[in-house]
Amino acid sequence: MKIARPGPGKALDLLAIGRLCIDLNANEIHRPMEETRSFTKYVGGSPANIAIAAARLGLRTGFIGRVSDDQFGRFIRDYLERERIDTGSVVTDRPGTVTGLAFTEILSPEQCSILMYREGVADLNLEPADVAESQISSARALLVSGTALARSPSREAVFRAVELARKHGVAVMFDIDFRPYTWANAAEIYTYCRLVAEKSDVIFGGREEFDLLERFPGETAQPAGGEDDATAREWLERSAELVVIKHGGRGSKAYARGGSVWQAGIFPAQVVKTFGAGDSFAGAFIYGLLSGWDIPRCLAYGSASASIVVSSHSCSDAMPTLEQIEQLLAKHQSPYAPKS
Ligand SMILES: Nc1ncnc2c1ncn2[C@@H]1O[C@H](COP(=O)(O)OP(=O)(O)OP(=O)(O)O)[C@@H](O)[C@H]1O
Ligand SMILES: O=C(O)C[C@@H](O)[C@H](O)C(=O)CO
Repeated sequence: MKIARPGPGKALDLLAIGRLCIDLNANEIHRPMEETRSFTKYVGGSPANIAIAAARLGLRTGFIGRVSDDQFGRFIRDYLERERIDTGSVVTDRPGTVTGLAFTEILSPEQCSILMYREGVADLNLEPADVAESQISSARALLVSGTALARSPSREAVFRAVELARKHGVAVMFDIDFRPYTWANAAEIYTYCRLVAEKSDVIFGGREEFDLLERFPGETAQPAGGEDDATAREWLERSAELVVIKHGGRGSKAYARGGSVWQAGIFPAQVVKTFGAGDSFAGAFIYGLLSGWDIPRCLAYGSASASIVVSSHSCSDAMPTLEQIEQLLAKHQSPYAPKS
Protein backbone atom coordinates (compact mmCIF):
# COMPACT_ATOMS: atom_id res chain seq x y z
CA MET A 1 0.00 0.00 0.00
CA LYS A 2 1.32 3.43 -1.00
CA ILE A 3 0.35 4.81 2.43
CA ALA A 4 2.66 2.53 4.35
CA ARG A 5 5.76 3.26 2.29
CA PRO A 6 8.63 4.20 4.62
CA GLY A 7 9.65 7.31 2.68
CA PRO A 8 13.43 7.51 2.91
CA GLY A 9 14.75 11.03 3.27
CA LYS A 10 11.39 12.31 4.52
CA ALA A 11 11.71 14.62 7.53
CA LEU A 12 8.10 14.19 8.65
CA ASP A 13 5.75 11.25 8.90
CA LEU A 14 2.57 13.28 9.17
CA LEU A 15 1.72 16.85 8.26
CA ALA A 16 -1.72 18.06 9.35
CA ILE A 17 -3.55 21.05 7.90
CA GLY A 18 -6.55 22.87 9.37
CA ARG A 19 -7.75 24.38 12.58
CA LEU A 20 -5.87 25.00 15.78
CA CYS A 21 -8.40 25.94 18.43
CA ILE A 22 -9.23 25.89 22.11
CA ASP A 23 -11.52 23.48 23.91
CA LEU A 24 -13.18 24.80 27.06
CA ASN A 25 -14.50 21.68 28.72
CA ALA A 26 -17.07 22.07 31.48
CA ASN A 27 -15.67 21.20 34.90
CA GLU A 28 -19.08 20.58 36.42
CA ILE A 29 -20.11 17.60 34.38
CA HIS A 30 -23.67 16.32 34.15
CA ARG A 31 -24.99 19.86 34.14
CA PRO A 32 -26.39 21.97 31.32
CA MET A 33 -24.16 24.70 29.91
CA GLU A 34 -26.48 27.34 31.35
CA GLU A 35 -25.46 26.22 34.83
CA THR A 36 -21.79 25.60 34.14
CA ARG A 37 -19.56 27.97 36.04
CA SER A 38 -16.05 26.90 35.12
CA PHE A 39 -14.20 25.33 32.25
CA THR A 40 -10.72 23.91 31.73
CA LYS A 41 -8.80 25.13 28.72
CA TYR A 42 -7.10 22.67 26.36
CA VAL A 43 -5.69 22.85 22.85
CA GLY A 44 -8.41 21.63 20.49
CA GLY A 45 -9.57 21.41 16.90
CA SER A 46 -9.86 18.00 15.34
CA PRO A 47 -6.68 18.09 13.18
CA ALA A 48 -4.73 19.53 16.13
CA ASN A 49 -5.94 16.66 18.32
CA ILE A 50 -4.98 14.10 15.68
CA ALA A 51 -1.52 15.65 15.24
CA ILE A 52 -0.99 15.60 19.02
CA ALA A 53 -2.13 11.96 19.20
CA ALA A 54 0.24 10.98 16.41
CA ALA A 55 3.19 12.90 17.87
CA ARG A 56 2.66 11.37 21.30
CA LEU A 57 2.85 7.92 19.74
CA GLY A 58 6.15 8.83 18.13
CA LEU A 59 5.37 10.05 14.62
CA ARG A 60 7.41 12.99 13.39
CA THR A 61 4.59 15.45 12.95
CA GLY A 62 4.13 18.96 11.57
CA PHE A 63 1.23 21.40 11.21
CA ILE A 64 0.10 23.95 8.64
CA GLY A 65 -2.32 26.48 10.11
CA ARG A 66 -2.94 29.98 11.41
CA VAL A 67 -3.27 31.05 15.02
CA SER A 68 -4.48 34.34 16.47
CA ASP A 69 -1.98 36.98 17.50
CA ASP A 70 -2.87 36.80 21.20
CA GLN A 71 -2.49 34.73 24.35
CA PHE A 72 -4.57 31.86 22.95
CA GLY A 73 -2.53 31.71 19.76
CA ARG A 74 0.69 31.64 21.78
CA PHE A 75 -0.71 28.96 24.10
CA ILE A 76 -1.46 26.72 21.09
CA ARG A 77 1.94 27.26 19.48
CA ASP A 78 3.79 26.54 22.75
CA TYR A 79 1.74 23.40 23.34
CA LEU A 80 2.51 22.03 19.86
CA GLU A 81 6.19 22.78 20.33
CA ARG A 82 6.23 20.97 23.67
CA GLU A 83 4.74 17.98 21.85
CA ARG A 84 7.64 18.23 19.37
CA ILE A 85 5.30 19.15 16.50
CA ASP A 86 6.97 21.21 13.77
CA THR A 87 5.32 24.67 13.81
CA GLY A 88 7.42 26.09 10.94
CA SER A 89 4.19 26.46 8.91
CA VAL A 90 2.03 27.76 11.75
CA VAL A 91 1.50 31.41 10.85
CA THR A 92 0.44 34.09 13.32
CA ASP A 93 -2.58 35.81 11.76
CA ARG A 94 -3.01 39.59 11.52
CA PRO A 95 -4.10 41.23 14.79
CA GLY A 96 -7.84 41.29 15.41
CA THR A 97 -8.77 37.77 14.43
CA VAL A 98 -9.55 35.25 17.14
CA THR A 99 -9.03 31.63 18.11
CA GLY A 100 -12.02 29.32 17.60
CA LEU A 101 -13.52 28.19 20.89
CA ALA A 102 -15.36 24.94 21.54
CA PHE A 103 -17.34 24.98 24.79
CA THR A 104 -18.31 21.48 25.69
CA GLU A 105 -21.34 20.45 27.64
CA ILE A 106 -21.21 17.04 29.29
CA LEU A 107 -24.79 16.25 30.32
CA SER A 108 -24.21 12.52 30.64
CA PRO A 109 -21.83 9.99 29.08
CA GLU A 110 -24.29 9.63 26.20
CA GLN A 111 -25.34 13.25 25.89
CA CYS A 112 -22.54 15.63 25.02
CA SER A 113 -22.69 18.69 22.85
CA ILE A 114 -20.32 21.34 21.63
CA LEU A 115 -21.04 25.04 21.35
CA MET A 116 -18.58 26.53 18.90
CA TYR A 117 -17.58 30.16 18.57
CA ARG A 118 -16.18 30.45 15.05
CA GLU A 119 -16.72 34.06 13.90
CA GLY A 120 -13.59 35.83 12.66
CA VAL A 121 -11.34 32.87 13.39
CA ALA A 122 -7.68 32.91 12.41
CA ASP A 123 -7.65 29.29 11.22
CA LEU A 124 -9.90 30.02 8.23
CA ASN A 125 -7.52 32.79 7.10
CA LEU A 126 -4.95 30.21 6.06
CA GLU A 127 -3.71 31.19 2.60
CA PRO A 128 -2.32 29.15 -0.29
CA ALA A 129 0.98 31.04 0.19
CA ASP A 130 1.23 29.51 3.68
CA VAL A 131 1.56 26.08 2.08
CA ALA A 132 5.23 25.49 1.25
CA GLU A 133 5.94 22.91 -1.42
CA SER A 134 9.17 21.97 0.35
CA GLN A 135 7.28 21.13 3.52
CA ILE A 136 4.58 19.11 1.80
CA SER A 137 7.19 17.11 -0.10
CA SER A 138 9.06 16.44 3.14
CA ALA A 139 6.12 14.47 4.60
CA ARG A 140 4.94 10.90 4.13
CA ALA A 141 1.29 11.77 4.65
CA LEU A 142 -0.90 14.87 4.67
CA LEU A 143 -3.91 14.90 7.01
CA VAL A 144 -6.70 17.16 5.79
CA SER A 145 -9.60 18.28 7.96
CA GLY A 146 -12.87 18.81 6.08
CA THR A 147 -13.75 21.86 8.16
CA ALA A 148 -10.82 23.73 6.64
CA LEU A 149 -12.79 23.64 3.36
CA ALA A 150 -15.66 25.64 4.84
CA ARG A 151 -14.42 29.07 3.73
CA SER A 152 -11.90 30.84 1.55
CA PRO A 153 -8.97 31.37 1.67
CA SER A 154 -8.48 28.29 3.86
CA ARG A 155 -10.33 26.25 1.21
CA GLU A 156 -7.86 27.20 -1.54
CA ALA A 157 -4.92 26.57 0.83
CA VAL A 158 -6.17 23.02 1.38
CA PHE A 159 -6.64 22.40 -2.35
CA ARG A 160 -3.10 23.67 -2.92
CA ALA A 161 -1.76 21.33 -0.22
CA VAL A 162 -3.61 18.36 -1.73
CA GLU A 163 -2.34 19.21 -5.22
CA LEU A 164 1.26 19.38 -3.96
CA ALA A 165 0.86 16.19 -1.95
CA ARG A 166 -0.28 14.32 -5.05
CA LYS A 167 2.55 15.81 -7.10
CA HIS A 168 5.10 14.51 -4.58
CA GLY A 169 3.50 11.12 -3.86
CA VAL A 170 2.52 12.14 -0.31
CA ALA A 171 -0.46 10.07 0.90
CA VAL A 172 -3.56 12.23 1.37
CA MET A 173 -5.61 11.28 4.43
CA PHE A 174 -8.96 13.02 4.62
CA ASP A 175 -10.97 13.25 7.83
CA ILE A 176 -14.39 14.59 6.84
CA ASP A 177 -14.56 16.19 10.31
CA PHE A 178 -17.97 17.74 9.73
CA ARG A 179 -18.83 20.64 12.01
CA PRO A 180 -22.08 22.43 11.17
CA TYR A 181 -20.63 25.79 12.26
CA THR A 182 -18.85 27.86 9.62
CA TRP A 183 -20.27 26.07 6.55
CA ALA A 184 -22.60 28.29 4.48
CA ASN A 185 -24.88 25.48 3.27
CA ALA A 186 -25.06 21.76 2.56
CA ALA A 187 -24.34 22.19 -1.17
CA GLU A 188 -20.91 23.61 -0.32
CA ILE A 189 -20.17 20.71 2.02
CA TYR A 190 -21.14 18.25 -0.70
CA THR A 191 -19.14 20.02 -3.38
CA TYR A 192 -15.87 20.76 -1.61
CA CYS A 193 -15.62 17.67 0.56
CA ARG A 194 -16.28 15.45 -2.46
CA LEU A 195 -13.53 17.20 -4.40
CA VAL A 196 -11.00 16.35 -1.69
CA ALA A 197 -12.40 12.88 -0.96
CA GLU A 198 -11.98 11.85 -4.57
CA LYS A 199 -8.30 12.81 -4.43
CA SER A 200 -7.61 11.06 -1.11
CA ASP A 201 -5.82 7.81 -0.38
CA VAL A 202 -7.50 7.26 2.98
CA ILE A 203 -10.89 8.66 4.08
CA PHE A 204 -12.16 8.70 7.68
CA GLY A 205 -15.75 9.57 8.50
CA GLY A 206 -18.82 8.66 10.43
CA ARG A 207 -21.92 7.31 8.69
CA GLU A 208 -23.66 10.70 8.72
CA GLU A 209 -20.53 12.40 7.42
CA PHE A 210 -20.31 10.10 4.41
CA ASP A 211 -24.02 10.70 3.79
CA LEU A 212 -23.30 14.43 3.43
CA LEU A 213 -20.83 13.66 0.64
CA GLU A 214 -23.02 11.18 -1.13
CA ARG A 215 -26.37 12.92 -1.47
CA PHE A 216 -26.79 16.34 -3.03
CA PRO A 217 -28.99 18.37 -0.65
CA GLY A 218 -32.64 18.03 -1.57
CA GLU A 219 -32.09 14.84 -3.57
CA THR A 220 -34.03 11.94 -2.16
CA ALA A 221 -32.17 9.11 -3.81
CA GLN A 222 -28.69 8.55 -2.49
CA PRO A 223 -26.22 6.80 -4.77
CA ALA A 224 -24.58 4.96 -1.90
CA GLY A 225 -27.92 4.50 -0.14
CA GLY A 226 -26.54 5.45 3.27
CA GLU A 227 -24.95 2.06 3.51
CA ASP A 228 -21.32 1.21 4.32
CA ASP A 229 -20.57 -1.29 1.53
CA ALA A 230 -21.88 1.12 -1.10
CA THR A 231 -19.96 4.03 0.47
CA ALA A 232 -16.77 2.04 0.28
CA ARG A 233 -17.39 1.16 -3.38
CA GLU A 234 -18.08 4.81 -4.20
CA TRP A 235 -14.68 6.01 -2.93
CA LEU A 236 -12.51 2.97 -3.62
CA GLU A 237 -13.44 3.35 -7.30
CA ARG A 238 -11.74 6.73 -7.21
CA SER A 239 -8.35 7.35 -5.54
CA ALA A 240 -8.97 5.84 -2.13
CA GLU A 241 -7.04 2.78 -1.06
CA LEU A 242 -8.79 2.66 2.29
CA VAL A 243 -12.14 3.88 3.62
CA VAL A 244 -12.68 3.90 7.39
CA ILE A 245 -16.24 4.29 8.66
CA LYS A 246 -16.68 5.04 12.37
CA HIS A 247 -19.82 4.03 14.24
CA GLY A 248 -19.30 5.52 17.70
CA GLY A 249 -19.94 3.05 20.50
CA ARG A 250 -20.68 0.35 17.91
CA GLY A 251 -17.10 0.31 16.61
CA SER A 252 -15.72 0.81 13.13
CA LYS A 253 -15.22 -0.75 9.72
CA ALA A 254 -12.37 -0.48 7.22
CA TYR A 255 -12.59 -1.29 3.52
CA ALA A 256 -9.54 -1.66 1.31
CA ARG A 257 -9.19 -1.56 -2.43
CA GLY A 258 -9.15 -5.18 -3.55
CA GLY A 259 -12.22 -6.10 -1.52
CA SER A 260 -10.95 -6.76 2.01
CA VAL A 261 -13.24 -5.59 4.81
CA TRP A 262 -12.53 -5.53 8.56
CA GLN A 263 -14.82 -4.76 11.43
CA ALA A 264 -13.74 -3.75 14.94
CA GLY A 265 -15.65 -3.44 18.18
CA ILE A 266 -14.82 -1.12 21.03
CA PHE A 267 -12.93 -1.43 24.28
CA PRO A 268 -15.55 -0.71 26.94
CA ALA A 269 -14.78 2.45 28.88
CA GLN A 270 -16.08 4.40 31.84
CA VAL A 271 -17.19 7.16 29.53
CA VAL A 272 -16.81 10.73 30.76
CA LYS A 273 -17.70 12.29 27.39
CA THR A 274 -17.84 11.03 23.82
CA PHE A 275 -16.12 13.81 21.90
CA GLY A 276 -12.50 13.25 21.00
CA ALA A 277 -13.20 9.60 20.19
CA GLY A 278 -12.76 10.09 16.47
CA ASP A 279 -9.56 12.13 16.79
CA SER A 280 -7.84 9.69 19.13
CA PHE A 281 -8.96 6.80 16.95
CA ALA A 282 -7.55 8.48 13.83
CA GLY A 283 -4.25 9.40 15.51
CA ALA A 284 -3.50 5.84 16.57
CA PHE A 285 -4.87 4.31 13.36
CA ILE A 286 -2.57 6.56 11.29
CA TYR A 287 0.35 5.68 13.55
CA GLY A 288 -0.30 2.02 12.75
CA LEU A 289 -0.68 2.62 9.03
CA LEU A 290 2.56 4.58 8.82
CA SER A 291 4.28 1.86 10.84
CA GLY A 292 3.29 -0.61 8.12
CA TRP A 293 0.90 -2.59 10.31
CA ASP A 294 -2.01 -4.66 9.04
CA ILE A 295 -5.45 -3.03 9.22
CA PRO A 296 -6.87 -5.12 12.11
CA ARG A 297 -3.96 -4.00 14.28
CA CYS A 298 -4.49 -0.35 13.25
CA LEU A 299 -8.18 -0.70 14.17
CA ALA A 300 -7.35 -2.24 17.54
CA TYR A 301 -4.91 0.54 18.46
CA GLY A 302 -7.36 3.20 17.20
CA SER A 303 -10.21 1.73 19.25
CA ALA A 304 -8.03 1.40 22.36
CA SER A 305 -6.84 4.98 22.03
CA ALA A 306 -10.44 6.19 21.70
CA SER A 307 -11.46 4.20 24.76
CA ILE A 308 -8.77 6.00 26.80
CA VAL A 309 -9.81 9.45 25.57
CA VAL A 310 -13.55 8.98 26.14
CA SER A 311 -12.73 8.06 29.75
CA SER A 312 -10.90 11.38 30.23
CA HIS A 313 -11.97 14.99 30.64
CA SER A 314 -9.92 16.34 27.74
CA CYS A 315 -9.09 15.39 24.17
CA SER A 316 -5.59 16.69 23.41
CA ASP A 317 -4.15 16.28 26.92
CA ALA A 318 -5.53 12.76 27.17
CA MET A 319 -4.04 11.42 23.93
CA PRO A 320 -2.31 8.23 25.09
CA THR A 321 1.25 7.04 24.78
CA LEU A 322 2.02 3.71 23.11
CA GLU A 323 2.55 2.20 26.54
CA GLN A 324 -0.92 3.25 27.74
CA ILE A 325 -2.56 1.78 24.63
CA GLU A 326 -0.64 -1.46 24.98
CA GLN A 327 -1.55 -1.74 28.67
CA LEU A 328 -5.22 -1.46 27.72
CA LEU A 329 -4.83 -4.06 24.97
CA ALA A 330 -3.16 -6.41 27.46
CA LYS A 331 -5.89 -5.82 30.06
CA HIS A 332 -8.50 -6.90 27.51
CA GLN A 333 -6.34 -9.82 26.32
CA SER A 334 -6.38 -8.43 22.81
CA PRO A 335 -4.48 -10.52 20.28
CA TYR A 336 -2.75 -7.26 19.39
CA ALA A 337 -1.30 -6.75 22.85
CA PRO A 338 2.49 -7.02 22.61
CA LYS A 339 3.80 -10.38 23.77
CA SER A 340 5.63 -10.01 27.06
N1 LIG B 1 -18.46 5.00 24.10
C1 LIG B 1 -17.35 4.52 23.56
N2 LIG B 1 -16.58 3.64 24.23
C2 LIG B 1 -15.45 3.13 23.71
N3 LIG B 1 -15.00 3.47 22.47
C3 LIG B 1 -15.71 4.35 21.75
C4 LIG B 1 -16.91 4.93 22.25
N4 LIG B 1 -17.39 5.79 21.32
C5 LIG B 1 -16.55 5.73 20.29
N5 LIG B 1 -15.54 4.87 20.51
C6 LIG B 1 -14.44 4.52 19.61
O1 LIG B 1 -14.05 5.67 18.88
C7 LIG B 1 -14.26 5.48 17.47
C8 LIG B 1 -14.69 6.76 16.85
O2 LIG B 1 -15.88 7.21 17.48
P1 LIG B 1 -16.97 8.09 16.74
O3 LIG B 1 -17.63 7.30 15.68
O4 LIG B 1 -17.83 8.64 17.82
O5 LIG B 1 -16.08 9.19 16.05
P2 LIG B 1 -16.41 10.71 15.79
O6 LIG B 1 -17.87 10.89 15.56
O7 LIG B 1 -15.45 11.17 14.77
O8 LIG B 1 -16.03 11.31 17.21
P3 LIG B 1 -15.94 12.81 17.71
O9 LIG B 1 -17.01 12.89 18.75
O10 LIG B 1 -14.56 12.89 18.26
O11 LIG B 1 -16.17 13.73 16.53
C9 LIG B 1 -15.29 4.35 17.39
O12 LIG B 1 -15.23 3.68 16.15
C10 LIG B 1 -14.89 3.48 18.58
O13 LIG B 1 -13.78 2.67 18.26
O1 LIG C 1 -12.84 19.79 16.69
C1 LIG C 1 -12.98 20.78 17.42
O2 LIG C 1 -12.85 21.95 17.04
C2 LIG C 1 -13.32 20.54 18.85
C3 LIG C 1 -12.47 19.45 19.37
O3 LIG C 1 -11.26 19.87 19.84
C4 LIG C 1 -13.29 18.78 20.41
O4 LIG C 1 -12.66 18.51 21.51
C5 LIG C 1 -13.91 17.62 19.75
O5 LIG C 1 -15.04 17.67 19.44
C6 LIG C 1 -13.12 16.45 19.39
O6 LIG C 1 -13.90 15.61 18.59
